[in-house]
Amino acid sequence: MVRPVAVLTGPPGSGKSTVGVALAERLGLTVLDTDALVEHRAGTSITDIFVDQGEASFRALEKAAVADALAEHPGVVSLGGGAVLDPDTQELLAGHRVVFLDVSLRYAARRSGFDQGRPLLALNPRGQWLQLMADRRPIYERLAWLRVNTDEREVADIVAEIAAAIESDANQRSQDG
Ligand SMILES: Nc1ncnc2c1ncn2[C@@H]1O[C@H](COP(=O)(O)OP(=O)(O)O)[C@@H](O)[C@H]1O
Ligand SMILES: O=C(O)C1=C[C@@H](OP(=O)(O)O)[C@@H](O)[C@H](O)C1
Ligand SMILES: [Mg+2]
Repeated sequence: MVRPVAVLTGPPGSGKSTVGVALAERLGLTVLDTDALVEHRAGTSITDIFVDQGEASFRALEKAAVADALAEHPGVVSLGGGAVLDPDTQELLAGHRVVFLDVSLRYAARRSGFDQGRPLLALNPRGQWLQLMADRRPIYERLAWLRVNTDEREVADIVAEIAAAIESDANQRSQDG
């Protein structure tokens, strides 16, 4: 069975898309970002899907993209921040190496692009980010195989921590047979 080597979760601005690319490069694998897959399949941007079809339509497209990525992609998978809200997706994630990229509002807000292209944060980005993080934190924590704090840290440093954890887990699994 094909399985991703790691699945990145966390709120917007935690660095899932960026760390996904760098981690895949480090491991000599490819990355699949489920937001990019949704956009590719819909032939339009996430913002336009939210505006023209509504959030529920986006969530349905996202759910299908995540299920396909988990079933078919052997590299790194980066999720959109809200993908974990779906109960079926939560079940599918069980047993995967789910990495929760944790971040505080201060650092998420600082990162370029925080306010752009994310329709959920279009009005009052900081207030909306705090609310969604409060709602989702228990889910991110429950699903996590590894939690990595990304505040004040370079992408390369975050990638090194995740790669080391994957290597140690893979060694442990091969010893266990
Ligand atoms: N550890 C980091 N330090 C500094 N900037 C970062 C870090 N991680 C991501 N970024 C920047 O923050 C922005 C948002 O990152 P992104 O990967 O799109 O986050 P997500 O996919 O979790 O929403 C990008 O411009 C990215 O370059
Ligand atoms: O948190 C969310 O609900 C969302 C996060 C976005 O992805 P990132 O977390 O990669 O920004 C994107 O999927 C969409 O705008 C909804
Ligand atoms: Mg992203």
